[in-house]
Amino acid sequence: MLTEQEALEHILSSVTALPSQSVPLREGVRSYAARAIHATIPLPGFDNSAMDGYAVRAEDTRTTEPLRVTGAIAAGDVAGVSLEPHTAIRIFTGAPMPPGADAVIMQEDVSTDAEKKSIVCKEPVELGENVRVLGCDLCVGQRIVDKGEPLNAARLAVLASQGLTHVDIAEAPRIAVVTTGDELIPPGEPLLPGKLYNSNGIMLEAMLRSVGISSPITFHHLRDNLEETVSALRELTRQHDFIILSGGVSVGEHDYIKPALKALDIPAEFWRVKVKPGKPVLFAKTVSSPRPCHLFGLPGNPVSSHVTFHLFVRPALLKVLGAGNASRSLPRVSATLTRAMKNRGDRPHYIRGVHEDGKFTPTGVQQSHALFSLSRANAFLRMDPEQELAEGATVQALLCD
Ligand SMILES: Nc1nc2c(c(=O)[nH]1)N[C@H]1C(S)=C(S)[C@@H](COP(=O)(O)OP(=O)(O)OC[C@H]3O[C@@H](n4cnc5c(N)ncnc54)[C@H](O)[C@@H]3O)O[C@H]1N2
Ligand code: MOO
Repeated sequence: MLTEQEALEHILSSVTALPSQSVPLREGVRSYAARAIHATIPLPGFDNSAMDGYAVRAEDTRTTEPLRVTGAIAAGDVAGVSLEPHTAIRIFTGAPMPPGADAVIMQEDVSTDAEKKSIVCKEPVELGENVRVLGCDLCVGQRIVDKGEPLNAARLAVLASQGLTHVDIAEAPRIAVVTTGDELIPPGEPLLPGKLYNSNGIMLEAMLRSVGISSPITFHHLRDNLEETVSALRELTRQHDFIILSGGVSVGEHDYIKPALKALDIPAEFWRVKVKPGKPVLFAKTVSSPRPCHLFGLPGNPVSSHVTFHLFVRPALLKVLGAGNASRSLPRVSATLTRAMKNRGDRPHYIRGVHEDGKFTPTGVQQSHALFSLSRANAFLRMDPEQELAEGATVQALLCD
């Protein structure tokens, strides 16, 4: 049986970033830059005022001599007139500094005559005070984003500040979510004895969205039937880059994923990983054209599907989406454990819990069917086999959605 690390390395070596495409900036939200982008316009683009006030020479503000106001410059104006010594020019936030001025005094710090034709400075200003200097934030040629960095709101805004309308990101992968099992009923229909509602479908969709998949996802549900499973997978593998299956990967007579893959001559690259929950997780890859299809068989228990998604599917998709290494692991934070814990099993156990105020507290039932307890968690705690942790121990919590 593979370790988690071996399984992840295998998956990551099997997937490659999809080709890049140019998309409008708004479609770049939650994507990753497909190439490094450098500044062509400095920020600020010109020396300008940070305040509504008066452009002055700082040295002229150290006296109480009135300074004659010789003009006004608003944001969007061109600073036509120069500032002469012992004068002031009315200026507004964002307006270009006039030549000759080296500071701005806020209007609250001056008194004016009745006609606002002269000012007297109540407080002196320093050289450069309230002036935003050309290029002090970003210089021409400076890197704005590196290849693989996330395009967050502020980075997209910097791209817009360069006059760009489009950004290069990876093409969207074609993804199918396939749930399996005769016991499952779609929410909205009457619940029958022995049945339960399909909850993994929406959970997988939501996790895909939170990884940054914004393209349409196709959804399918398969009954526990070999022929149906074979024929569905034959079609789906031709049309998708990724198939995320839930259920049917264990050893029971009603678990048809492995037999169906065998019938289709798609070898499982691995089946079973030393991890709890999620042991029967399966990964396979077709050689079908035009692109290979990657199949993740996630164990049907809701927590097993959730944990194996985070451990294996999420990093694979992030690689395909062009995310750099730094963005692929789950964020890690130090926390104090609020109760003693022991992993009595022989597999690393991902405990679900709440990370809050620097503390980690396991949530409720820790079995792989315990969906509600999962829903109260925002983090995992990975415990090695036989590991014991005392109350108050410092642990690393892995933040998950
Ligand atoms: N004899 C053995 N039995 C099992 C083993 C084993 O090693 N030997 N492994 C167990 C482990 S661990 C897991 S995890 C499960 C995984 O089984 P499957 O992937 O085949 O999943 P199913 O049997 O189809 O379902 C398991 C469980 O989850 C519920 N389920 C399935 N799909 C959904 C869904 N879409 N929404 C909500 N709930 C779902 C299903 O009803 C079952 O209760 O196998 C163990 N057995
Ligand atoms: O791997 Mo199973 O998910 O332990 O229940």
